[in-house]
Amino acid sequence: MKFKAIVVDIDGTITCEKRELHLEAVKKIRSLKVPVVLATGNILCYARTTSKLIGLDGAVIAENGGAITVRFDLQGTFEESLEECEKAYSFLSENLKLTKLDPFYRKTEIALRRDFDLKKARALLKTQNFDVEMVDTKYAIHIKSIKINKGVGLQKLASLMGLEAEDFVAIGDSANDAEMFEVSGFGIAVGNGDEKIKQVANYVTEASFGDGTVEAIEFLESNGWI
Ligand SMILES: O=C(O)COP(=O)(O)O
Ligand SMILES: [Mg+2]
Repeated sequence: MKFKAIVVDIDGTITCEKRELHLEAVKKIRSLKVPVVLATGNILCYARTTSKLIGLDGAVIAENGGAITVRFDLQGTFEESLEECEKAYSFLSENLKLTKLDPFYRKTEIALRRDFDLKKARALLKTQNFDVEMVDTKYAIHIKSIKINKGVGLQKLASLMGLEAEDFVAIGDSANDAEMFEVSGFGIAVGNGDEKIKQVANYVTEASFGDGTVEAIEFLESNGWI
């Protein structure tokens, strides 16, 4: 097997337990010859800044696939999906106290503080016909279109880069990385990953957080896969 690029999640994957950037993981990523794409549930400017500070070229998937850019000097593209998320949010807010995260910057989905009953929210959503779902990343709970995810984002971005999604190895830690694992050529979950991502992973590292990403890249290198 030989892969042409890597797509890596940010929170829980290239961070430490308290969410600071994991410097050894950054060093490892910086040493790679293949292109590295960052994929996050977070907002576009956060993803682009992280890419810049790591020393990458700005190819990012943000808002769980709702926003992508291929290079720093090119405009981002945004999906038209916020309206349906807002309708679902208003409906849920009748019964639950919800707090939005970064609403000013978030263009395609809604992220919420993880301080409400997700089971209840999902049960309430089921009674309606909104085209949305809720995903828990362990950092936030997102209300997002069922048509958008990091996997769809990767397919779009890969084609802008002249690649296929299968050319990528994906590294991640939680449920919002699952579709990206499914469309990529090989998925690696870091040790702190949740049940869902470990289930769909081809390989799970022993180490957690950024140390897990260093281990993942060393595993790929030792096999000659990148
Ligand atoms: O924004 C979140 O909820 C988590 O972000 P991540 O996809 O980088 O882990
Ligand atoms: Mg994550």
